[in-house]
Amino acid sequence: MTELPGWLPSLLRSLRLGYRASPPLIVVAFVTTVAAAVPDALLALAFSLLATNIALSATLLAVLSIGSWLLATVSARANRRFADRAAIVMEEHVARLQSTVTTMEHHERPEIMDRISVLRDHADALSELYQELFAALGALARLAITVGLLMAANPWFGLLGVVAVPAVLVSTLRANAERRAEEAGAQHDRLAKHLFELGTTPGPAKEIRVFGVQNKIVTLRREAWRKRHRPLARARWQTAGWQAAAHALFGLAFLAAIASTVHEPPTLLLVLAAGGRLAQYVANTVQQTHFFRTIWLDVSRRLAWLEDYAAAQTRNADREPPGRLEHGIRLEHVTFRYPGTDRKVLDDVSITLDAGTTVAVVGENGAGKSTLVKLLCRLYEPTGGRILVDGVDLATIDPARWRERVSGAFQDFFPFEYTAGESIGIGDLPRIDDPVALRTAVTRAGAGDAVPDLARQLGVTWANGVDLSHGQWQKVALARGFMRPDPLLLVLDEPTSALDAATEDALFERYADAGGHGVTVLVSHRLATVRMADLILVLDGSHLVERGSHAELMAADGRYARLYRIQARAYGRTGS
Ligand SMILES: Nc1ncnc2c1ncn2[C@@H]1O[C@H](COP(=O)(O)OP(=O)(O)OP(=O)(O)O)[C@@H](O)[C@H]1O
Repeated sequence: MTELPGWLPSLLRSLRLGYRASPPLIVVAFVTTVAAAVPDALLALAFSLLATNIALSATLLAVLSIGSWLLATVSARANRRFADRAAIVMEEHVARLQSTVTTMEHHERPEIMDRISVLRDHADALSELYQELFAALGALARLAITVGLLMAANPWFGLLGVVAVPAVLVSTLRANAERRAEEAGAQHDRLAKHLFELGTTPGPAKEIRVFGVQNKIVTLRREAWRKRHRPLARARWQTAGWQAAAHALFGLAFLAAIASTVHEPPTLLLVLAAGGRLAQYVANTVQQTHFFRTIWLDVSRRLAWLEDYAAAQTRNADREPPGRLEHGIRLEHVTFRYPGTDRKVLDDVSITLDAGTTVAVVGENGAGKSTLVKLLCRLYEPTGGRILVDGVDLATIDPARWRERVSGAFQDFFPFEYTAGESIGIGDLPRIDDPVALRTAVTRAGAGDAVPDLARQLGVTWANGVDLSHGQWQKVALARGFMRPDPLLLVLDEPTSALDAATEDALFERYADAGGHGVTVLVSHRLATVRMADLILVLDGSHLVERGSHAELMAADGRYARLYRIQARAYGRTGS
């Protein structure tokens, strides 16, 4: 996996993003936050004048206090308003980036998930990045002005600034150590959150109760939290130890400076006021830069990495998909291994799927059927060979445009708990409100009994929501898959596994009669259903072992024919 981009370019990119959210507000927030440091730091000078000119000192103290208060008030409001606007932009940006990553790799590779999970956890607060940066700059400005005042009184007092350096260094170096500890524990963090969801959401509730694993889940979750927090806590304690030592060093130097000025009241006042504030400013600067570096700079680098990662996947992929499939989709020596694994799930598969045909893919569990479907949808790239759409390499076609021309229903469909019409209509967003399109899709999917009323809210957790059976949810998913008119590729990956055999038969007969110009890929374990397909592909242990129509495969009397006869006997059909 690539390294995170450098901190400076990442920060500049984040700043550009924030600037686009609201140019005037970010400028006002920046200027007022840094400017507020000036009158605040100069208060020490006004204070030291007490020894020589009380009237001037009092006037300056009043003017600087009011100026400091005014700027701080404007800065707080500007930062708040800006953060509110930036929050929307940032959250949208992170969500869009994640969903536009064209492949599924980032949902399945642990090291990428860990990198993204830290970013996602802080995405809602990413807008704070700017005010933290401005506050850190303000703290630095206070520190610089105060050191300047002290050196003007006696250049040796500049050493007070030097002995403050270890504290800043500790904060910088320890920030990296804490970040590493956080990333190392990210997978335990994900596991703990997953277990929490497992124990508190309705989906798994039934099995958890039946198998009596509640206590086991609680124990596992506690263990995951412990594994996540122990190294982080250790790193934080070490940071605290180093910081205490660095601050003690500064305290000793400050005491020495006071002792050396006891006989010069104006200088003593300056050292007391400026030096005392220096300690506070060093602590603020350390805290601000530490916080900024541990969280915000790191999040900013992750964001830049995610932007690059998403962009890299669409580089050189800007061709349009064909308006209509003329020839078909050809797989040429397609080989595939899942990211991070060595095993070939598909090995040297070559086949042409003709335009306007239905292709069934059969094979035992784990043979690679769904993987083939995922490659056709471009959820993964083949690790060897290529897929050609009317002769054009799919890898060069804009993935978003390709997906607009793909439709489908999957065995692991998601029950979108919207109204029935919306849950189906998201299959073709431009026509989500088109009653004719919705009704046509419902009819094609045979889902009329599942959704008699398109305005009906689905999901019992919503007001007036109805729950559907698993099979009914699957019909909704199927109707969603039938929303797009004439897709170039329609994938039906065991879309009827929860339906009875008669319903499935009727569905596919109706579907085959409708025709179309694209390719339909159907994955099913029921061979009686797939026999109507124009072409049947038999996968076995990552290889394409048989291909042909039902009649041809039966005549060949190979694996397909054997399986077909076994199923036919079980269902009481006669093989032919
Ligand atoms: N995300 C993944 N990462 C690693 N390996 C995977 C992943 N998804 C699937 N596999 C492996 O790839 C192989 C093929 O899986 P695939 O889902 O394509 O099989 P299938 O033929 O559709 O099986 P089934 O009939 O059970 O749905 C299996 O051995 C599976 O363990």
